[in-house]
Amino acid sequence: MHCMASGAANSTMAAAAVTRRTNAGLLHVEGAATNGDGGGEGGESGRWTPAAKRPVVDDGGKGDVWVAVDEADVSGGAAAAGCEDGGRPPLFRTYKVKGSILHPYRFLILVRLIAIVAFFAWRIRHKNRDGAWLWTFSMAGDVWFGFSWVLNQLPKLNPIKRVPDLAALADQHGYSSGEDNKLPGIDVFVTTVDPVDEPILYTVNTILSILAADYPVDKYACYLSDDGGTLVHYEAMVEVAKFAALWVPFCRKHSVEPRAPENYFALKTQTYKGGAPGELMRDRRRVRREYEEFKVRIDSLSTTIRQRSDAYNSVKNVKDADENATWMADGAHWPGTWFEPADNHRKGHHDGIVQVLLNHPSYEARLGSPASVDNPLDFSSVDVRLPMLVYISREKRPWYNHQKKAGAMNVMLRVSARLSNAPFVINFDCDHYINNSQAFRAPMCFMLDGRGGGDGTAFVQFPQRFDDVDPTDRYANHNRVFFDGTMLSLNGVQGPSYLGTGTMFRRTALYGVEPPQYGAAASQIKAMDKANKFGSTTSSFVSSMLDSANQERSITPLGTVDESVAGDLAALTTCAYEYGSSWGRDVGWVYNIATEDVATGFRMHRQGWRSVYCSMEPAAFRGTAPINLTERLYQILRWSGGSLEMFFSHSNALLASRRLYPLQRLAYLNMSIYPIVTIFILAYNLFPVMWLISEQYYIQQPFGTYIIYLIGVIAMIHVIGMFEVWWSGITLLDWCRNEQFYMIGATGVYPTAVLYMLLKLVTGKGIYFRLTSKQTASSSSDKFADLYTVRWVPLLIPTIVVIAVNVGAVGLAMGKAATATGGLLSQQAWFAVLGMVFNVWILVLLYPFALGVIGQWGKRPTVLFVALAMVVAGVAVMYVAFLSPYDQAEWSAGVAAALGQAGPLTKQPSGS
Ligand SMILES: O=c1ccn([C@@H]2O[C@H](COP(=O)(O)OP(=O)(O)O[C@H]3O[C@H](CO)[C@@H](O)[C@H](O)[C@H]3O)[C@@H](O)[C@H]2O)c(=O)[nH]1
Ligand SMILES: [Mn+2]
Repeated sequence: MHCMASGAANSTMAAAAVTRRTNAGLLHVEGAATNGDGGGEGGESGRWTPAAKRPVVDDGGKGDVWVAVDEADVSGGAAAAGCEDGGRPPLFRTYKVKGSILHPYRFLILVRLIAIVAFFAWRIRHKNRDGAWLWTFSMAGDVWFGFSWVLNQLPKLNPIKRVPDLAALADQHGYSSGEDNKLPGIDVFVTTVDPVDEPILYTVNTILSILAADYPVDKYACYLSDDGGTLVHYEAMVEVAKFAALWVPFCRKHSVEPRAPENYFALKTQTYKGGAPGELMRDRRRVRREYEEFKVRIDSLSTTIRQRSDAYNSVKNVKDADENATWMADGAHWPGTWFEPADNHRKGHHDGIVQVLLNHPSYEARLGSPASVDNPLDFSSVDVRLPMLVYISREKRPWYNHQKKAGAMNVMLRVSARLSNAPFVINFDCDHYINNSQAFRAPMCFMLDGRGGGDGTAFVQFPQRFDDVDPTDRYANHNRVFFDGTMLSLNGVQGPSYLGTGTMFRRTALYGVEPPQYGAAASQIKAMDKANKFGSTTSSFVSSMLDSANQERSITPLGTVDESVAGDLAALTTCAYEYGSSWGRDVGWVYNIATEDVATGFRMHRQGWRSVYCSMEPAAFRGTAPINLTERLYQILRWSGGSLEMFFSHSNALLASRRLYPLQRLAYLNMSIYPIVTIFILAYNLFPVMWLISEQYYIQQPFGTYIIYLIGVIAMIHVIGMFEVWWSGITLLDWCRNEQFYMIGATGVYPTAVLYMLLKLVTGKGIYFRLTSKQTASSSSDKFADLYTVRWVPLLIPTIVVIAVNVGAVGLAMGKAATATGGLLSQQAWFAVLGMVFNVWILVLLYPFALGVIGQWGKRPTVLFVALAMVVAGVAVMYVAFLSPYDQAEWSAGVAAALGQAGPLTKQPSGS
């Protein structure tokens, strides 16, 4: 029991080891101050309400936490008070945490550092004579906890917030489309795999939100990569292109927000902008009707295609080998996968496809037509052009390792280079739609900022925000501690890590080029090409790379897709293209790792690039998150497994050159080894079992002093945590959820990840990670049905065992306290109660997990408490009946009896 006490305590020390996405989160504070909708929590925050007149960008300056940094300091004193380039105002403002919060925060970190050193020194001076192995193990554990705390804490010393200034961008780079618009081009990438696992409605919404974004329509192009190669996706895009002709002008005419139709029509409150609200209501009603019809067409695509194919197949020569072909609307065989898999037309085995669905628009604005009988919407003053839209499905062959998302991204990078070749690239997952139409402009403020260094920025990362998370965010899906705490801290070092979605890149950085201070991009590209790093390059591809180094560049208008273009595209999407090249290592997204995102961002930081964290209000993007316990655990299994893989790869932070900032290196090291701590956490959590075997184990003596030290270092970690809650602006609930989910991960997922990693090291076989399944939106009446669904997998077992052990331990502690010689005030009773406090603490942390595994019962958790009380009482009674007083023979008999009925028990150590 005593041992248990320290176990819990120490794991709490580690619990603050805030690591990649093991954390939770809430609503954005900064924004709350500026646009009247700060209210709601979780899912609803950052949505549009009538109060938000114009997309408001997070104004970090307001509030009582962040203070503006003198811009002259930021630019190394070179610029006169924030102006350079002939008085051009800067495109973003920088804020730091004000001194009255920052200084005590840093001071506490220092004090705790001293405290843990003193603690270790004391432990070494008071080495246990009996149970030395336990002492050694726990010492190793504590040293590891301390070390990971340092890795986690030091990069947080200097949180920085940077706020884009969209007005300044508009002044300098032309706002209105048409005349003198100097905004650069952007290629937008979206990835999807399967129209069922990733409901196609999400993808459709995402694409529509991109097409309707507030960015010069001739300056960006949208690419969808479909790794499933299904005709359903392709035809959905055909439908999208048609519906966009209505949706996009409608969005422009009334400046609606957000521009993803599903989310727009789901809004309860409406924004009244522009002219007559009456006209908006009329138009809206019409568009909504069209949208409902559009959705019906999308939903029935799979049936439509099947029926069409059946019809064709029955007419055509049935003896033909292609008797089960899937047919396109124009009467041709679909080159991708077929409903009835056939050679060269099944999953993982089909040709590459590139289809331009909407070509690059003209440079001249084109106004729509006035209202008429067939078209009741008046678009006569609205530009009705649509941006370019391209469907891609790369070639797939069974003998080739496709590298999942990373492979898909690299193909998109090449295809887009040939078709539009924008100097900037922004990517998101199919379930992340644009929630703020300014989302493409904001990152430009960082990329184009004139103060030396804008061009040293490789990527701009937006936080991930999620819809449809249960209101109490049971499994810490919002991850605010990570997004608003850890990422803002890194923003003050070299920049946030790349998080896979909602990220704008400088194209040359993706090609593996080093930042400008280490040589001109053009000469680097030439040298890399000579070294054959880009693969079997066509010369046009290399020249496109040279072009894309110009950050002022727009996009290449694509004429017709003639034979030479088609030939290039075919070559760029093949598996063979990358053979013998550096794709997946020095070029493009990084391969052979479950978390390609962190590794890819790491390569850039390692080369000396910087990155910027950009949060907007309302949130730039919103996505979906897994609210089912099993799905969520699988997701963090992939993240934690990927982290470990990173450590055992060429992306190990210790191997990076000196261009990686020291604190950034610590942060990456932390990000890649955090799951290891689980070995100690799990051991501590399971220690009570040991008291069955022997009674003499002590972690540390004298026990009283030990407890005081522990309480001290644990309390400090929480006080420091409160400072972080303060400056990051998250809520206490976010913070608590984060602590809880950390413990849940540490008891089941991280040990599994460590095992996987060991297996990989031994067998050389990579880790298989599955796609995170998306909630099936709108299908069920209960929005949060997934929360109450239990999917049993072995991954759940370790945590269940930990819960059982700790519940048993609480019962025992009660039994002990009740039977203590000398009554309730004796030291024996006191220790028992102390131990119990920590067991209870573990149980509180694991509570969301317990709710998860009881499924539907979780809606009325009283059941859980009744069951808990009964088990605890049962164990306590059994202790009193069999184990006390301490007669050894009786004790053994008691253990035998208890083991038969109630699981693990502990025995009061003698002589305490
Ligand atoms: O073979 C594949 C597998 C996945 N994807 C796409 O990759 C994206 C992310 O996959 P998902 O399973 O949804 O992963 P999440 O756990 O939701 O993703 C988070 O974590 C990933 C890294 O582990 C990042 O790549 C993601 O951007 C980030 O949102 C989705 O758009 C998929 O369509 C592909 O294109 N091809
Ligand atoms: Mn996802």
